[in-house]
Amino acid sequence: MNDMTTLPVTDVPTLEMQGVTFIHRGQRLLGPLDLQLRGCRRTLVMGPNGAGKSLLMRLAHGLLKPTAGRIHWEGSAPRQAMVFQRPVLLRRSALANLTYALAVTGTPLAQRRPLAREALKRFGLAALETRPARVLSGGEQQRLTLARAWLLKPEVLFLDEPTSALDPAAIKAVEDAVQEFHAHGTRILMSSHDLHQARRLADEVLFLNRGCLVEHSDARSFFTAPASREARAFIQGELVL
Ligand SMILES: Nc1ncnc2c1ncn2[C@@H]1O[C@H](COP(=O)(O)OP(=O)(O)OP(=O)(O)O)[C@@H](O)[C@H]1O
Repeated sequence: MNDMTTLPVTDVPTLEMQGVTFIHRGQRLLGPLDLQLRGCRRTLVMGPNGAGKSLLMRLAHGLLKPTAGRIHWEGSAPRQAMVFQRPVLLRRSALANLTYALAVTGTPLAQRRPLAREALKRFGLAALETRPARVLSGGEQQRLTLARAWLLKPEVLFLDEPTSALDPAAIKAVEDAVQEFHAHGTRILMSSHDLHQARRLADEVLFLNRGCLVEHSDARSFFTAPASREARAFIQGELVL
């Protein structure tokens, strides 16, 4: 991938959560949770099904409001983008999905196509620009959502299990893209079930179980000496119930 000088390397604001709780119909699904995420790191959110990984990401990104507690970015809220497990794309061409995103962010008309084409090229989609986005393969669609996120120049990128429906080659393309974002100064917060993926990508790990934050550790210590029984079991491939 070629270099893109328009993405600035920034000091990403710290995200702070205090007593964050999410209750639905009387059932506590997450929290209370205290957390500080500092610096331009790659944080992997791990834990079994239903642990609250997606909830945590959606709360942090502002898609959901906590029932109680406070979510706060130090300084001003950063530019953010989110990539979901199932790509959310418009019923139009790959190129038009990107030019539309640029229009929404107020990019002048004359710049939209060149920028969109550059992003398609960066993510290996140049040959597919006229193809309807919704007929692209799962891996191609996910790369298109990453290309769209790239155009937003996010300071923070949320990825909610972005590779769980993909084959190994497509997973590699997404992981390469994550590294590319990070190399350009974007903070990464990504959920995953995949321990191998977390070992490849993570600087630090948040481990959730049953809506509680059980561990927040550097990746090295999480994988070599997990502090909690639940994380030990998860790493050893046991069923965490
Ligand atoms: N917006 C919502 N409103 C109500 N309940 C929700 C909402 N989002 C998630 N839940 C519930 O909260 C619990 C945690 O869900 P979440 O999707 O965060 O888990 P997860 O750790 O991401 O699981 P998975 O690995 O299966 O994706 C689940 O019981 C889910 O049904």
